[in-house]
Amino acid sequence: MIILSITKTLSGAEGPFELSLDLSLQPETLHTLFGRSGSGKTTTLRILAGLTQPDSGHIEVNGRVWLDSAAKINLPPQKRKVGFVFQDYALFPTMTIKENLLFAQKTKNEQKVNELLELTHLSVLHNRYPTKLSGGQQQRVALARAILREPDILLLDEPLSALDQSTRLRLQDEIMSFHKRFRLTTVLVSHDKQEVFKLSDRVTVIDRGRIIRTGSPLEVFLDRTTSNKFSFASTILSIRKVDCIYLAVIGAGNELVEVVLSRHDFETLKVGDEVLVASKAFNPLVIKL
Ligand SMILES: Nc1ncnc2c1ncn2[C@@H]1O[C@H](COP(=O)(O)OP(=O)(O)OP(=O)(O)O)[C@@H](O)[C@H]1O
Repeated sequence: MIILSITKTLSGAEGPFELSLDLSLQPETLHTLFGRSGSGKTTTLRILAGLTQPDSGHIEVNGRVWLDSAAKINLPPQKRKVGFVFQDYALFPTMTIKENLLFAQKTKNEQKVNELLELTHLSVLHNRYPTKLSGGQQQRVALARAILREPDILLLDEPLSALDQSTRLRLQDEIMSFHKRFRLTTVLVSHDKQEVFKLSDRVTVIDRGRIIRTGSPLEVFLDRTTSNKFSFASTILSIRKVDCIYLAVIGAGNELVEVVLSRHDFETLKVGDEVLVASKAFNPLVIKL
C-alpha cells in the first residue's frame, strides 16, 4: 500500500496555485494521473521519487515512511526504491544498452540483465549505443532499466507520447505485461484517454492541483451512472461554410471527423476551442480491421 498526502505551492502559467493531494494506491495496481497540462501530475511523480520537495507531506510505501515533513523524515532519491521512465528515455549515450542496464543495478546481476534483455527483445541489440536504436527500442531499454531496480513504485511519465501510434500500441501491451509479470505498483501519467482506459485499474483526474475525480476508467471516462451516450472531448481544427451548411473538422484520437454545426455554433465557436461531441442516438457498425 502506498499512501501519499502532499501540499506544495506551484507557479502555474495563470499564477500560483496549491497542489494538494491525498492518494492511496493498492499494491500491484496501475494507477493513472490524468488531467490538463500544468495541473501538477509530473510534480506529484517527482515528489514521490524525492526529486522535488513538497511544502509539507507524508509518503508511506509498504509500511516504510519515505517522507514526513512534521517528523523531518525525508529519504533521498537513491534510498527510495523507485523506477522512473520519462518521455525522453534518458539513457546514457556513451554506454551500450547492456551497460546502461548493468549501471542501474546495485547488485550487478548479469543473469537478470540478460533475462530482461530477452523479455524486451533487446538481446541482439545489447552491444549497440542508444542513438542507434529506434524510439520504441530506447523506451524498452528505459523500461527494463526501471524494472531492474526492483522498484516499490514504477513511475511512468508520458512514456509513450513521443512514439508513433503502432509502436505505442505495442509498448502499451509490453508495459501491461511487465506490470503484471513483476507484480509492480505503477503510477502512470498520460494524456491519451484510450491508453489510460486500456492500462489503468484506477484513474485520478487532477485539475490545478486538486483531485476532481477518481475511480475506474469506466466510471471516470464514460460516467456510466449518468449517460450511455456516445461522446468525446476534442479540439476544433477548422470551421467552414459550404453553401448553407456550417461544418467543423474535429480531431478524434488519431482520426478526423467532420460534423455539422448549427448557425449559432458557427458564430460562437472558433478553431482551437475544446468541445464535447455527443450523439443522442448512436448505433454504429463495428468492423474488424
Ligand atoms: N518546483 C516547482 N516549484 C514551483 N512550481 C513548479 C515546480 N515544478 C513545476 N512547477 C509548476 O507547476 C505547474 C505544474 O507542473 P507539472 O509539470 O507538474 O504539470 P503537469 O500536470 O505534469 O503538466 P503536463 O501535462 O504539461 O506535463 C507548472 O506550471 C510548473 O511550471
